[in-house]
Amino acid sequence: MATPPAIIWKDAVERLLRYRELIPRLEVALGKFSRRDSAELIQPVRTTVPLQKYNGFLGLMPAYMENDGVLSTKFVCFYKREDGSTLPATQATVVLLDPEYGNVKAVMDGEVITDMRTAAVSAISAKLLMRPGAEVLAILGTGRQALSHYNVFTEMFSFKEVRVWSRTKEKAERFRDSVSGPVTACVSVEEAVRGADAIVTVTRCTEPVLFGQWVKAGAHVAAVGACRPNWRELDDVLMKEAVVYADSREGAMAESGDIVLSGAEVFAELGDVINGTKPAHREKTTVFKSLGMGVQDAVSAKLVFDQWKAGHSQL
Ligand SMILES: NC(=O)C1=CN([C@@H]2O[C@H](COP(=O)(O)OP(=O)(O)OC[C@H]3O[C@@H](n4cnc5c(N)ncnc54)[C@H](O)[C@@H]3O)[C@@H](O)[C@H]2O)C=CC1
Ligand SMILES: O=C(O)C1=NCCCC1
Repeated sequence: MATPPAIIWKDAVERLLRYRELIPRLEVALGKFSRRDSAELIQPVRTTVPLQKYNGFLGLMPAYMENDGVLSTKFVCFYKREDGSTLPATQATVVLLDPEYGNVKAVMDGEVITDMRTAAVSAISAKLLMRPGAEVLAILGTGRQALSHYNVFTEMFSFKEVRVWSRTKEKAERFRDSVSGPVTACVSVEEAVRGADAIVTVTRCTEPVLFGQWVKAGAHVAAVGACRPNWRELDDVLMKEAVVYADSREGAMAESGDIVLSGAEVFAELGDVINGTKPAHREKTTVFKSLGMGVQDAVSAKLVFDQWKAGHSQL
C-alpha cells in the first residue's frame, strides 16, 4: 500500500529550494520542452477555469517527464484584483504523483515555487538575451514576483544600479527599504526604465505600463504579468520593435495579450536558444514573454521533494 503523501509547507519549501540548484535544472527542462519529444516530456497548455465572481482564474498545470519519473500538477488561482486590494494575486499548490501507481507522493506549497521558478526563468532569459556588461536593472511592480526577481537578478548579475517603480512612491520606498542592496525608488515608469539595460515587468496591470518609446535600444525585457489574452503590460511599439521570445509558443499564443493583441510574432522559445536551434539576438531589443509552465513547477517540486526525503531519511 502506498505511504501517505508528504505535506511540505511553505517554510520548508523556502528552506529547501535554492537558485543555484534550480536554475540548471530549469535550463535542462526548457531545452527538453522545446524539443517536443513526447517520449520525454508532456506538458499541455494550462487549462483555465474562470472564477467570475472573484475576477480570477483557476489554472491547472500538469506535466509528465517520463525519463525523470516526474508527474505533477499545480493548481494556481490568480486574480485581477482591484486597486488597493490586500488579497493575494496568486495562490498555488503543487501535487507530485508516482507515475506508475498514480498515488500522490507529496502535496506542497506552490507559492514559493511559483515565485522562485518564475524569477529563475526570467534570469535565464537575461543570461541568454541581455547584453554583456548590463549596468542598470529596472523592476516595475513591488509585489512577490518583484522580490524574487530582485533576489535572483542581483545574485546572478552585477548591476551598478537597481530601480523600482510602483504606483505609489510609498510602495516603491517600502520595497527599497525591505531589501539589503541599494535601490532607487522611482515615481514614474519612464524614470525607472530610461537607459535601463534590463527591465522586469511584474505588475497586475491589464493595460500597457511599459512603452517602447522609453526603452533603450538593445535592452532586455522580462515580461511576467499580463497572462490573459486580453491583458497587457507592454505597448504595441515595444512588441513590434523587439525580438520576442517565450517560454512556450503555444502558451504565449493562447494566453498573452501582449502577443495576441499586438500581432507580434514569437521568434523563439528559450529552449530553442538553449538547444542552439535559434539564435540569441543580444544585440537587439528583446522581450521574453513569460507565462509560466507546468514543467517548471515539476522540476522545482522534484527538487524540493528529493531534498525533503534526504532530510527525513537522516532522522
Ligand atoms: N509568468 C509567470 O509565470 C507568472 C506570472 N505571474 C504574474 O505576475 C504578476 C505579479 O505577480 P505577484 O508579484 O505575485 O503579484 P503581487 O500582487 O504580489 O504584486 C503585483 C504588483 O503589481 C502592482 N499593480 C497592481 N495593479 C497594478 C496596475 N493596474 N498597474 C501597475 N501596477 C499594478 C501592485 O502594486 C504590486 O506591486 C501578476 O500579473 C501575476 O499574474 C505570477 C506568477 C507566475
Ligand atoms: O505559471 C504560473 O504559475 C502563473 N502564471 C500566470 C498567472 C499566475 C500563475
